[in-house]
Amino acid sequence: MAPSVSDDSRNVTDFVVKKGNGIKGLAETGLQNVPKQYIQPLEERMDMQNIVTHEFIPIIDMSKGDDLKVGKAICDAAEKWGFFQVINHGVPIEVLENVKEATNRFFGLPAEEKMKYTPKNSGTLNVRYGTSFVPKAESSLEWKDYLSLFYTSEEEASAFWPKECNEQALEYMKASEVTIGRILDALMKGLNVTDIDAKKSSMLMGSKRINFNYYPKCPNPELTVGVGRHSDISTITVLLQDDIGGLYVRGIDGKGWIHVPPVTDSLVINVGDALQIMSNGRYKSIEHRVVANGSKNRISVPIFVNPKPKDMIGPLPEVLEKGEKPIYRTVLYNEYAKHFFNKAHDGKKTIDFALI
Ligand SMILES: O=C(O)CCC(=O)C(=O)O
Ligand SMILES: [Fe+2]
Repeated sequence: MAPSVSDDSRNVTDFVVKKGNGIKGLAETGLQNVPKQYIQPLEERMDMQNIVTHEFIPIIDMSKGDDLKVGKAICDAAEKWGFFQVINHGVPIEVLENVKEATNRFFGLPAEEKMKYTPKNSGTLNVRYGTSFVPKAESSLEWKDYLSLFYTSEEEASAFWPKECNEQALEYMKASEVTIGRILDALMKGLNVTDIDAKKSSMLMGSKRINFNYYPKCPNPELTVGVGRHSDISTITVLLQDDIGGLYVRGIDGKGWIHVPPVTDSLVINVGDALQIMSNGRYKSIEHRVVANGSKNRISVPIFVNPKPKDMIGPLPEVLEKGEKPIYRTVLYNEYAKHFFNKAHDGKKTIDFALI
């Protein structure tokens, strides 16, 4: 029988965060109302009046037309929307299905098993099972559990990543390499960068993190959030979502929110802050959020393609060569990442850290 948890702040935090049951464990107790620490202030709740239904982020068929045509569609989407979906992207559908199955397998484990993957217990900071975003820094929690895996080597992944999902995660990361390379190549060509040398390659895709997100069904979805407003700090993010929906991105000029509808066998691609900085603001790292769902559990699996932690990132020389003024300073990527992970989600504010 599911344990009962009274709506006492300490009890809830203890059960969800400390005992590792996650919000999934809490949702499965059959509670009728979200506990008070999950109630977001009014301004952070999704206002249905604010949803834009006449605009759509582009869907790009990566098999249609030559590289030039696909590349142009990618650059246009990255400039205008910062978000797009790709179909016929080359990642085998079976690999995507396996990752989704592995996600459900991992979150289906008992709390004691999942607890082995908290940073304290896992023996490495590169493996992190957790809930919400940064519970210690948040005044309201997010209705989400996650497993976050920072890739350093196959050996480390085999030794430390949970066996319920390590092979599928590695397979997905490997199978998406060509697609990621094509997208980044196109985006660089759009900035007049034709030679991606070792330094640039490291800045663009020197490290990767894969997250498994689990958003349990929620009794009061309108009061809480799955993920609060934020932009990613990646160069690009490749996101696999299931067929539930709930991801919303900021519309053009910051107006309203546009749904990213699940499209069978697609991947969602978005520009992150690191690429916005390198492109001196040409490619947009757009604010996005996930709503909670009142009737279904949802999963998503983003791969964050990042610079290496020790890379210095700033506007690329090719972007500035015609006299364009840099808007961003050059920052150590690790400092930028620390800044992001030490606070609650706060929309587009993270990038101010790099503003000149
Ligand atoms: O679950 C999603 O659709 C998006 C999750 C997200 O924005 C993130 O993990 O950064
Ligand atoms: Fe995100």
